[in-house]
Amino acid sequence: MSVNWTGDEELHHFYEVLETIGNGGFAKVKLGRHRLTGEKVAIKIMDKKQLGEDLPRVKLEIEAMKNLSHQHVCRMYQVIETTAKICLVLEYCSGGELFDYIIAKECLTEMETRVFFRQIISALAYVHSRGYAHRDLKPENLLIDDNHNLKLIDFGLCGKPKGGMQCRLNTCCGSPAYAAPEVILGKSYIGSSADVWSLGVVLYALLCGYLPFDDENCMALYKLIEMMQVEPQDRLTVSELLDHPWVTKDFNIPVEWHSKQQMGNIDADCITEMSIALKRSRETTTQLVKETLRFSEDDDSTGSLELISDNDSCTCRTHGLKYARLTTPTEKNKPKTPNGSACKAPMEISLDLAFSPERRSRSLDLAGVRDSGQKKKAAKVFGSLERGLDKVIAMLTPTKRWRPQDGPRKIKGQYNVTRTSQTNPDQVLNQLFTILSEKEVDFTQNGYSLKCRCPTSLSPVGMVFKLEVCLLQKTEMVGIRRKRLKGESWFYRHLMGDILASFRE
Ligand SMILES: Nc1ncnc2c1ncn2[C@@H]1O[C@H](COP(=O)(O)OP(=O)(O)OP(=O)(O)O)[C@@H](O)[C@H]1O
Repeated sequence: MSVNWTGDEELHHFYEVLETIGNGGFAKVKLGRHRLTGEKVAIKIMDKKQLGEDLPRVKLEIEAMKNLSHQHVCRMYQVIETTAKICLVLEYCSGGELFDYIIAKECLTEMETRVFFRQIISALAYVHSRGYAHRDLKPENLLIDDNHNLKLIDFGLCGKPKGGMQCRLNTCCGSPAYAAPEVILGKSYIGSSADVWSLGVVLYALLCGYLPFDDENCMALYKLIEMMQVEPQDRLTVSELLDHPWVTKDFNIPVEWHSKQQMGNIDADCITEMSIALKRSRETTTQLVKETLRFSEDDDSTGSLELISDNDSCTCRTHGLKYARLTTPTEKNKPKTPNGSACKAPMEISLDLAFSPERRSRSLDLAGVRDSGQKKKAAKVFGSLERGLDKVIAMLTPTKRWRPQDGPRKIKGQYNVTRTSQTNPDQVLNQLFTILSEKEVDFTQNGYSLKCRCPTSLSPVGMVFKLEVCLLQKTEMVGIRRKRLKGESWFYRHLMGDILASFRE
């Protein structure tokens, strides 16, 4: 017997939706917990209305992610469509963005860079082997997981040339600082070569801690990076990179780029948990999963696959989704026993979007701002109104300099935490108030946590970040934890440098 849930019910039935962990130009990303297994997931939530003309970008992202399964590519577990929203349930990467990691460490050692770089080229070689060019490779789109491994995210701008990777692409897209010259010049280009250029910029940022083109002295190093040759045909290819002497130094073996996660691989832990939830033997459950996989491989349409059970029956239903990524998120160490109501093992949920051919072929702006002019204008007006309102609220709120009743959180010193030489959290909080006011950064306070917004005069695209005063475990010294929620990464880097400079030990 199947259950006809709405997307909202579906989402909340399977997942506990927790705090926001990231914001992109198109999405809000929330931490989620799979109710059955306890596994943490990232839920990328996009508002259909707000997406407007960018809806095809989401379709592209879903299509790509369902065709990719690799140890260094973020996995997509499920797609849930609600009336107003599209939610992608993704593998959770707890370590944050590689970008924040670089700026926290200022730059990485050659050896650490090599370890990360090998993972990036492994992911990229795999993505190219599946016929996709990523086209938005940058440290903000590389996340760090629990095991300190990188995962590539954000396939919304990827391209899949119809005739294969040697065919040229025309869409001018990506992030200007990382885009290859031929892309910037609006020429047709080979997607994999354009990715190699971006790879060069990423390598540069890893080693130096800042972007090329910022400083004249950097040009010498930049010229030495063989990936950043202006002429695409002079550039190294990803396959040449895999066994390049710099890449293999100290490893003595070329990068292994083949996927260690087979497409449609049936996870044993997953079968165990599903068979408990479905009240079926492992054999029956495996059989059901295999049947559904076979079905979905034959089918080319989008749709979904579900295994549904109530207490009396168990049905295997598919909406024809080709991507049978049969991995219900599993908690590796300690699976939770499902409660009585959690009898439906989630797989893919149907996504039936109508995309007009005109929309499909529309190119995205290179300018990095993907909004239409009208939208930008509206955002500006709303931005200034909102800021004005924030200021009034700030002035009228006497709690601003209150001593919060609950003490600060105790946390481990992580790369996104600046250690101070102080032991009094209230003093640090007050010092932060002063600095933020001096810099005209608006903020709202919640205990020891400040949600900050930059004036549009400083950061036209809007910069939102969190600062939290906390106590560092063991030492009891005060730390300031930072998190970028929205806005341009390199601007954020400079701003954090300014705000936190006076606190550093
Ligand atoms: N799987 C994940 N695990 C943890 N955090 C994530 C995950 N996916 C995304 N995030 C966080 O959310 C942010 C926004 O996600 P993402 O880049 O996918 O959104 P977007 O709207 O497509 O962004 P953009 O404007 O760059 O295109 C990321 O930069 C990251 O900080």
